[in-house]
Amino acid sequence: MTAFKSGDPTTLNRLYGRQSGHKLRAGQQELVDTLLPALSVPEEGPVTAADLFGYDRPLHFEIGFGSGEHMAFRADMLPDHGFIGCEPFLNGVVGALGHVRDKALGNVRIHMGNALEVLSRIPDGALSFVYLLHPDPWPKARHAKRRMMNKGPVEMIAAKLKPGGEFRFGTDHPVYLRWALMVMNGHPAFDWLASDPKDFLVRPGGWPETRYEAKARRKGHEVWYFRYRRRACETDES
Ligand SMILES: C[S@@+](CC[C@H](N)C(=O)[O-])C[C@H]1O[C@@H](n2cnc3c(N)ncnc32)[C@H](O)[C@@H]1O
Repeated sequence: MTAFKSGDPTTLNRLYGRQSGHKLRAGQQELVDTLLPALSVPEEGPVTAADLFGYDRPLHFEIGFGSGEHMAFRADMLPDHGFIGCEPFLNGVVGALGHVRDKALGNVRIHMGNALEVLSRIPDGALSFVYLLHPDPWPKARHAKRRMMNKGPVEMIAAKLKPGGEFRFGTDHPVYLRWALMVMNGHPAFDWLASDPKDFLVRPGGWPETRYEAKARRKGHEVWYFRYRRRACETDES
């Protein structure tokens, strides 16, 4: 199934690509029927750490978690933090639910759908980390407006991160790499945490390989890793 909503680069209402794949097995369907409702982000209203997890705590947000291996790894590593993961692809959500069950994670909440819908309901300055790992590349120029890394989403990510918070982005796609550099270089809200090439050629610690990244490596692709720190003040050039 393909969902398409038209839009320009500032549009936040973007959801492209498939939302379901192969038919679920009985055990997978049971995860969707029982665990997903228990972990789902409420459909309406502000989204806060206190509401989701019972008390305030550092909040992490992953856009398009695929099968959820990165989110599960981070959530397992940081049990006192809260993780919100968004992914419209049902079979990916099932993968994440499996990780949550297997690792007995109590600090993960899931939205099966457009990440930007939930992100917009998080109070400004509330997030410690935002992850965008291997977003769909949409390499054709005429599809550039579909890329997640565009003015609208990036401005929203900047608004939702707290000063000193981190935006992590990874890609193996040369077109997306150039595009991302264009969007992010000189962005007034972010400092690129890189001092030499190995900073973006070598996967940083605490950043596990995602399924998509493993596939890219098998194909012999280079992978690039980016860490951006949210500035205290957008106009602060220092
Ligand atoms: C290439 S996959 C990468 C998945 C995963 N991050 C990884 O590295 O393995 C991109 C993912 O982004 C998801 N996606 C696309 N648009 C999205 C949106 N608006 N909100 C949340 N996820 C989205 C897709 O469903 C897909 O699973």
